[in-house]
Amino acid sequence: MERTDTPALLVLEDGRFFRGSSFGATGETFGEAVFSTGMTGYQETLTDPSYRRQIVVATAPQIGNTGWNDEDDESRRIWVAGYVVRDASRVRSNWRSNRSLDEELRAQGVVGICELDTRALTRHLRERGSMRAAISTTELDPDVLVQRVLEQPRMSGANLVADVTLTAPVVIPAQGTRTHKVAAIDLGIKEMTPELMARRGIEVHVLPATATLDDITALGVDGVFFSNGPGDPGTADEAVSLLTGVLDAGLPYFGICFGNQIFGRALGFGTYKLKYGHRGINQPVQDRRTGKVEITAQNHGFAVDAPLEHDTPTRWGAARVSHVCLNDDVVEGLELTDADGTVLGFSVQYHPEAAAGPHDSAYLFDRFIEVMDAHRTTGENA
Ligand SMILES: NC(=O)CC[C@H](N)C(=O)O
Repeated sequence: MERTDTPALLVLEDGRFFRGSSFGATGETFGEAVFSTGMTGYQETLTDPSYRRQIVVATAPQIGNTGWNDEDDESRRIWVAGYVVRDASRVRSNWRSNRSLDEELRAQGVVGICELDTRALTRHLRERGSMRAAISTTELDPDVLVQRVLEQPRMSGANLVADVTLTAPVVIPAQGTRTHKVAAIDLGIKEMTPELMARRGIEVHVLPATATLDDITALGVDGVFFSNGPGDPGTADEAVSLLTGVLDAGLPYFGICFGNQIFGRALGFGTYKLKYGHRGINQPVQDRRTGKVEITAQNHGFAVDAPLEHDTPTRWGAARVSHVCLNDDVVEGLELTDADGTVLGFSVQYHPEAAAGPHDSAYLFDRFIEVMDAHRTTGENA
């Protein structure tokens, strides 16, 4: 990998700044500075649409070792607003690597910075919270750049779904015999999610966020899925009302991350912004039904505000917190059951599709199938 000697500057909205070297594209970029603790999986991280308008700081000290390949993208492009690494690996070494990370960042116009103290930067964000930031190779005066940062919109109040969602439906065929059909609402979906459903015999109809309840019911689906996605869940009113209609229609529901926050809102809970969020691939989560702990991949800056102590009545049945993060008791999953205890819908704040990340939570895709099957049986008996 060629490293330029072009200087670059990173400035945070509170005035703290770091000087380093240009990495990837040159230019100037703005976003919310957040840190991710994943030691692997930078290609999946950079192509995760949930990172729209965020400048991601890698806490792993060296990034780029495995280059960039043509298989691991989680969507059609890189979405991060900027990338911050301590040491950009000079060498790429992997049998699947097609080009270097630096080349890919430049080809996609993504501005980065390296050769700065990412440990100090991460500690600052951990103590003060995620905040607006800029990286520039053209404006190297921190006082000037911080003024531009202060003019940028905050992540709180940001509605970014329209930036990332598909414009037309896409069908992912079931692998092997088709056993189920699901509508997956694309709020910023990662490709591994429909892939893991398809492997289990589900035909997945990925629909734009503008899809209506009629679009969904016309497909004759067995269940509905809402994906991960960028921005503040407090702004996702359209998705909340669509999901309310889905639950009214009695369709089984499964949601991931943004899909958990939207489920929470449809159930009547609020959402709030975490100080610095959960981003990484080794976050411990407890399934409260079984007591089992999963090591999970996570990427969220907001969370659902729901009581851990008791169930909450809703018009469909009882809602409860099914999973919690063992680091800080943040809500990591929700479940809705009817009077007979049948699951009507469930969701998790973390990433069972695990791209990148551990595979502990893949069982949740099987649970979705069980919930759809139970619903079919009930439907037949009714
Ligand atoms: N990965 C996601 O779906 C993130 C959801 C939401 N944008 C958050 O930051 O919490």
